[in-house]
Amino acid sequence: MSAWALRCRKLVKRYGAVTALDGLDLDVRQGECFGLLGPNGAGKTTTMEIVAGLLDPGAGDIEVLGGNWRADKELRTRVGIALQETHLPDHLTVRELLALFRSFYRDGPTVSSLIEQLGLADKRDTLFLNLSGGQKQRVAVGCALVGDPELVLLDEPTAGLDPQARRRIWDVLGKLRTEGRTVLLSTHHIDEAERVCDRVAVVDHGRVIAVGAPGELIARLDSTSLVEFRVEGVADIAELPGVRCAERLDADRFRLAGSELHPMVEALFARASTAGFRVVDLTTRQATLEDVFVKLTGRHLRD
Ligand SMILES: Nc1ncnc2c1ncn2[C@@H]1O[C@H](COP(=O)(O)OP(=O)(O)OP(=O)(O)O)[C@@H](O)[C@H]1O
Repeated sequence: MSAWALRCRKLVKRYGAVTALDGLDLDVRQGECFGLLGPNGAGKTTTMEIVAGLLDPGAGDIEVLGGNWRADKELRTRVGIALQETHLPDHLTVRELLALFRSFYRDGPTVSSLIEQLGLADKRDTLFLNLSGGQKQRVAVGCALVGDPELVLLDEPTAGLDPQARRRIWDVLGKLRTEGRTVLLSTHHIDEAERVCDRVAVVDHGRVIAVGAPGELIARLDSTSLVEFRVEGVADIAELPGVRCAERLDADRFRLAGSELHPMVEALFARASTAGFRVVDLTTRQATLEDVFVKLTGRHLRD
């Protein structure tokens, strides 16, 4: 069996004058949870739809579970898909809905085990119409799992959900990982990519601009520790020991970046004593994939 669940080479997709994908490459290993992280319009949904065999790329090559959509008729049974907006019948209960989708496949889990796995046991007899957004999303993920897929494609599975509902979806993703399934998910949530993905491709303008484990991508930054604070008085933060980069964010707000927090904070307070300014509202944080995106593009993911 190939080590790769998915390989894409130089995918190009144009919609009239808009280039949605501009030579996108992707290699997803068997059994990993792989994230496509990028801002709105980066090309994540287009990639998902091409990988799902729902859209033809204008150019490029794609191999899904060692086969391709044109030649391999069995592929449909090995890939589960939950697209961003799933319209499911409102007047079926959770159990009826999953049973309907389950009936399309020869092999797969029982409906009751699926309901357990999705954490929807207390909603099994509730109409889809009466579920919360997060519960509906879990049913949509359940529909992707009815055929016991090797590869699960989830396009923004937590879009628009509150933090608790997002965590419930992450629990389901955790189970898929322990079952050894390959998951490709798209997201523009940094915390989601960092928390649930083994590896991430950062996508921008239809291209992969970085790929690796979230921790690896962050570790490639020059500065992984950040200190932000306000100053009362005249700030002098030039050439502080341990600081790689010092920036003024506002009139009285500053940010220091370096590889370790402790020496930066110590040097800042020592300087404040000698230069006679006060440091207030100090916060520290570790770099995130957002900082990786800013470093690579000069923009924020949410811009
Ligand atoms: N059917 C279409 N017709 C015309 N342009 C399209 C179509 N689908 C997507 N696009 C354009 O292609 C680009 C990529 O869109 P895509 O939906 O793949 O991005 P995305 O990363 O999934 O964004 P989001 O996070 O907002 O869902 C965007 O500029 C979008 O406007």
